[in-house]
Amino acid sequence: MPLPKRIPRSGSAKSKDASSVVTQRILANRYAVEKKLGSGNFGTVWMVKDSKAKDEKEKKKALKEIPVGDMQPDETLEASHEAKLLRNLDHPGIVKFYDSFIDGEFFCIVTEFCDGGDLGSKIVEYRERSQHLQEGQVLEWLIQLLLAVQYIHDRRVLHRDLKSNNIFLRNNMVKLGDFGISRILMGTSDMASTFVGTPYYMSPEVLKHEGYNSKSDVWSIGCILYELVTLDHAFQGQSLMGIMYKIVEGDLPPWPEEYSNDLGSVFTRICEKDPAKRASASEALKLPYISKQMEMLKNTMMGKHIAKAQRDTVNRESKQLATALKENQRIEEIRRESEEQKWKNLSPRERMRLRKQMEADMKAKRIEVEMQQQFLANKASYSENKQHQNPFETQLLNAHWAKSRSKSTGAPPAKGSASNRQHSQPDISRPMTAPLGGSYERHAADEESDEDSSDDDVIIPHRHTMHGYRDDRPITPMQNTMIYNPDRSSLDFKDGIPETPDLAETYYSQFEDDFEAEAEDDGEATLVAAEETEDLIHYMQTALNQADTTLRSSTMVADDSTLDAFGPSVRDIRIKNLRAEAGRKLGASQFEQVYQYLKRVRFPSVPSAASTLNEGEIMRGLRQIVNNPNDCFIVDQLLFLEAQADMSNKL
Ligand SMILES: Nc1ncnc2c1ncn2[C@@H]1O[C@H](COP(=O)(O)OP(=O)(O)OP(=O)(O)O)[C@@H](O)[C@H]1O
Repeated sequence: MPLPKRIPRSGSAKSKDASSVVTQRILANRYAVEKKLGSGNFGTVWMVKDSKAKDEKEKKKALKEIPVGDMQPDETLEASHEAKLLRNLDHPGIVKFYDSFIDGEFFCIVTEFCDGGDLGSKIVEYRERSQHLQEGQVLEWLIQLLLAVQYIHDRRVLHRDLKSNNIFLRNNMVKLGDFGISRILMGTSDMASTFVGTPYYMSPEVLKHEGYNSKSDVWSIGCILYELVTLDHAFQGQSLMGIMYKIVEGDLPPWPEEYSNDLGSVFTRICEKDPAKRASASEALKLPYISKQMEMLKNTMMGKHIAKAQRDTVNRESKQLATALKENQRIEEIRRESEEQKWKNLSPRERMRLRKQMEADMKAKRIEVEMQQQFLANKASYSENKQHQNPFETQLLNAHWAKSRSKSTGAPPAKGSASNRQHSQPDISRPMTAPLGGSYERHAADEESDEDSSDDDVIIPHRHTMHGYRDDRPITPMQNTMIYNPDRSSLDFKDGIPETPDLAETYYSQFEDDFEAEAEDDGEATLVAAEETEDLIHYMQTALNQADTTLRSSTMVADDSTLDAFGPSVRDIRIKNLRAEAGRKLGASQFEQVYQYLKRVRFPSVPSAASTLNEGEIMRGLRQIVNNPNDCFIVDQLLFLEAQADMSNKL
């Protein structure tokens, strides 16, 4: 959508180059427009720098400008109200909503900037490179999506427009974005959005006009899951109607054999045609395959997170040590300079004695430095080893996690976390210290819990690592099928995230290549990633702890309509209502023209040129009858229901 020319505002920043006076656009006195990210059906999105951001990591933001033309302020009230609701959503899997305001003829929405772009574009990239996504990666994103959807449903919020283009990536975490404000402003319904977009993600109940509910969001997640594994849409057809029929009447598409049947069953559960039988987001998270993978993902993330925190500490300490050494050196130089003066005045015997004494001092200093360096190296190797933990160590990790989290956030350890649980296994939460360069053994006395143990204490697993430490851990059997596919020249982890630590490491390193390189490697990105990882782990832990199997989200959501049996009488009433509504909207004569035109092109009695028109051509045809073809969608729905009624009457 072309952006109208803007008059530079007062306070606009100017380029330093006077020869090319470029005026930077600043909105709401704080958002400096940096670059265009793209345009969609409803407006244009810009990357902006927020001069009033609370901290560095929130400086970059995305600003969407939606033209509202001559709308009166009260007409944008609903959008402002929606914006207020969205501001309260705070979850690592949801694009943070910061601000909304009206600027001239635009309604502006300010959100978190996602450096990885949207998932739809990522899928297109993969398809164009003829690559596929690893099952582990698909699972990781699916779990993140389900957690985010569970979060909004618990807060009685429905997304209503979940599709891969509305899911964004930041630090390789997926985030739900683009909640329905644009559609509210445009006055378009859920159904009408198919006219400006696509019906690929719309659920059967929505297409059958039975009302949108929380399960409709879950259906869309199922369509996104299918898109992730096939890089194509789950339901396809030659025309809009064709796609709609596939969704409502057709079978689920075949599950690709490259991906596990376990994941295929998850797809079947979240893409049940009948919303009453379809799993809710929280039920999907409790499916055995998902919860097992979530537990592993959580542990791996926790291990990595803690290891990173410890590496940071080691780096900080190394820096402090280097500074202290430099300072020592400088003092030493000053001393030497003054000594040299004295030196000249000494007798040869006195000089000899002093030289010996200085050599002894230097040797002692060297040993001291080496010891400190050895200590830091041990700590670093401990951090590395922590990523290669066995299930027994998970308990320790949980305890360490809960402790470090409550320390850093002041929050109590998550309910059910290791530190809150009664230990049924031997407690390994007591860290062991080891003599420098010595071997590391666990003693009987160490089996007792010690809450006061210092974070600086070190445990070294019993395995011969690259640093030469002994490691007696049993090697766990390989539980993941690993397939090497020469065409793809990469490892396939068919069953998701491998359980064996070494494989898990290999598995993760693949994504590091793929995605971490894309993430900005600055302090800001790292900081955000660390905070979000913490939050995500917390949500995963909470989901895993939720023992209740009661239906929660699906019955709590505000506009969950009770799903009525879609019997003939209900359908007839709906048809009657739609007819009346369309007549009111279009006027009797235009309604008749549109109805006849759409009937001819959608359901030709004999194949004709009209039956091969694509959606763009149909839109052009409608424009010759009405000003706004969007108004005709209701007629499309009417025809769709009438055709359904016709079919069931013939049965
Ligand atoms: N928060 C964001 N961070 C980074 N990029 C974004 C953000 N929001 C949108 N974009 C990018 O801006 C472009 C336009 O997005 P927009 O949401 O307006 O359109 P769309 O999703 O393509 O279509 P639609 O209008 O149907 O939602 C897309 O390329 C999208 O990836």
